[in-house]
Amino acid sequence: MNYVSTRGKAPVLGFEETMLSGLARDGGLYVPETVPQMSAGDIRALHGLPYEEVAFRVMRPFVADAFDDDTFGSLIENAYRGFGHVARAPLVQLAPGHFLAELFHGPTLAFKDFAMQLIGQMFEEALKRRGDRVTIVGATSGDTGSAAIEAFRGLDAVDVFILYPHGRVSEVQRRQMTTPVEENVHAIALDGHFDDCQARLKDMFNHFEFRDEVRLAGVNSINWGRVLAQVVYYFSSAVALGAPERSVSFTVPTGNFGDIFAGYIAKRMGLPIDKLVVATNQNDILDRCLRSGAYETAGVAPSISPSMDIQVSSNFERALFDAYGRDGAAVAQLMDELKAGGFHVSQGALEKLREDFTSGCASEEETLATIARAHQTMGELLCPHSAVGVKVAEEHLDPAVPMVTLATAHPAKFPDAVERATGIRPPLPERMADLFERPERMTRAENDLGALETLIKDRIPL
Ligand SMILES: Cc1ncc(COP(=O)(O)O)c(C=O)c1O
Ligand SMILES: N[C@@H](CCOP(=O)(O)O)C(=O)O
Repeated sequence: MNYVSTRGKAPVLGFEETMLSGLARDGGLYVPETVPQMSAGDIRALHGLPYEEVAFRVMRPFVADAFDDDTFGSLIENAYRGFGHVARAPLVQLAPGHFLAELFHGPTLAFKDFAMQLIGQMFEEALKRRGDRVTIVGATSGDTGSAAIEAFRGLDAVDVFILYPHGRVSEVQRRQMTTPVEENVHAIALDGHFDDCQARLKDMFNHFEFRDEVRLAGVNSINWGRVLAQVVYYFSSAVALGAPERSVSFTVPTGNFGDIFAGYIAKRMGLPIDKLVVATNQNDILDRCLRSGAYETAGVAPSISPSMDIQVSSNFERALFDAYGRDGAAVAQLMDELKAGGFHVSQGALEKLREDFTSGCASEEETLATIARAHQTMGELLCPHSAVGVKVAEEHLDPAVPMVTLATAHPAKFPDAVERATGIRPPLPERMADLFERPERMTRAENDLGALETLIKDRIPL
């Protein structure tokens, strides 16, 4: 399968190169040239299969040029072995017609593990085959970083540097990043917010001399492999609720637009998805854009759902690429305008976006009230991100179509907000019960590209 850049000027690549190279060399994001189709029969045949088998069937066409079937099957088995629930992404019912997909049973308690555990396996296999090593740099608002560190810690062929916004992640998230003892793990506390971390990461990719010297690789949802692995739980959830005979809607707590874009890909592959609802917190740029067409950055306001405190939503570029009829030059123009503060989506492109996406947002008060109500009336302890999703989903329920809200993190990752709403401080699972006793190790850094590049070069074998 070939992958093309959303800005139309980078080389067309196969899966392995796309995965290992991260950002396209024209600054764009890779997407598949064509989206493989699953027929109603293919989807029906997923009924009752283990998650790993569903994952194999859904992802295989995207990766077939990189991994043979036996290898890919074992990478998937290894990836999900450490999950704490046999169903991997279990569904629980919240109310008639409203379900929660619990995506937090992986090793770092957030949905990121679904993709990161698999990417870790795929990187290791590809690098072993090539006799190569890479420097992974990731930007995180809290969950991608911990998931990446967990997936790559201790690997010989990889150094992993994670830029997180100093003081803007939960204590559990921070400790998950700063307590691993492996020498190849480097947690960097940046003076700034997540958008700064992501901007410096993209700057590094666009600085070719540095990029090539350190063999830079990315594991944010910049990386197509991340989005791909997240497509699978849309299939497993929808099939469990009656697809392909029945359509299903999804509400997705959204920040960088990677998770909901995976739902869009599932729909393009043939999964009968009715609505894809973008749920934002008070940093509601995506909700405002889908309503008005204006994508205008305002300052990031720290919230109780910090992983979604994002204004420059990386994967929205992938949705715009399709909405603009795959016109890379038009996307490049919008991204230039974004650097100056924002852009307006054309009427035609906005209508295209609205064919697939709708949206809503939740204030801080509404998020807390939803956590409290879900606990009292539904018996479910929600993390604040999932609560944003549930609140917005409730505004989009349709008696004829089941709604699945993605529960993207475990409540124990955000104990302060959960305790504020319910009086209950959710405990960490046994295997990480000593997280608060482990010594921390991190480097403070200024929001400065040159300084960050020097720091990275000083720490890796060149
Ligand atoms: C817990 C949690 N929920 C939701 C999101 C938003 O997901 P996305 O960035 O893919 O839109 C994130 C961050 O990515 C997250 O960490
Ligand atoms: N919320 C994310 C932000 C980065 O998103 P990604 O999906 O592009 O890696 C986080 O937890 O870091």
